[in-house]
Amino acid sequence: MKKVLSIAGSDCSGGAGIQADLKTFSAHGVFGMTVIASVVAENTFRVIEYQDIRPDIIEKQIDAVFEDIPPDALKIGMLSCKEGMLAVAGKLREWKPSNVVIDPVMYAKNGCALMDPDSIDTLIAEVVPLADVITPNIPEAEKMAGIRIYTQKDMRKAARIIHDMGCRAVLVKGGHSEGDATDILFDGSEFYSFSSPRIPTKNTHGTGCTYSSAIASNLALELPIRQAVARSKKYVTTAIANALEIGRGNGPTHHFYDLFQHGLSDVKNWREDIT
Ligand SMILES: Nc1ncnc2c1ncn2[C@@H]1O[C@H](COP(=O)(O)OP(=O)(O)O)[C@@H](O)[C@H]1O
Ligand SMILES: Cc1ncc(COP(=O)(O)O)c(N)n1
Repeated sequence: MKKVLSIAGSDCSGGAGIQADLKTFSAHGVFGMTVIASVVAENTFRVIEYQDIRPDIIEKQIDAVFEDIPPDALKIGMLSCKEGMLAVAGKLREWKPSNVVIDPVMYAKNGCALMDPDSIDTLIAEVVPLADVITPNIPEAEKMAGIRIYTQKDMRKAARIIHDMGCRAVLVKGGHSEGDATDILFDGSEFYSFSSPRIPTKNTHGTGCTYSSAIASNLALELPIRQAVARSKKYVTTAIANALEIGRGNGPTHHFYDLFQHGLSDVKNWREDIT
């Protein structure tokens, strides 16, 4: 069985963070592991407070996983502060994992901050270069690239700027735009776009976590980046289309344990569909 690690924050309300990641891993039939970097007291409509885990405990969790069960892919989510970023970056340089997906989480869906704005330079210098794929949403891509994004042309421009920071590929997600939900992937030479009709729902808590975990799962399942993103886009769209009316705010995505019903069962076909 393929093994996938999430290094991220814990969402006690179960819709985002580590909890969404584990549900996504299970749905993809991979073995999920977690390094908790922060404990967030949050729900579907607010973030009350969070406590970051001590950097040396983050490092020891990473050692515990890697010395025993080296993952086939890993996903990094919420890292709220410089110290946590430096701990993770240092350990990844030491363990040299492959298939690293980074979701540079800055805000929760309700607008509450989950990253100290002063740590963006550390994110760019230390964390971004470790990514095989980095998956900023539009506000995150704007902050990282230092430009405003209004159009798909702007998304491509931001992807280029972020790619120059040293990662292998950039996926700028279009969830925060209008019209179709179109994401742009840039691998350093080509742009690819992944689109679905916008689903009229407020229940989008955990979409970014779900998407990046699906991409990590599909990379672990040996899909090339483009196919991994295509299959993950289908998964996240289905998860949003069936999102749950749970809680008072933005309800969570729904995870699918019967991928066959959603045309995702045969990973081999996706692997061979390299056009
Ligand atoms: N209402 C929606 N309908 C369909 N797809 C959506 C919708 N909202 C977000 N998405 C998709 O969900 C994925 C996560 O994107 P986004 O919401 O931008 O990320 P984040 O959770 O990091 O803010 C992307 O593929 C995006 O296009
Ligand atoms: C612990 C944690 N991590 C990440 C997010 C963002 O979630 P998303 O952007 O997927 O809605 C969150 N709300 N909580």
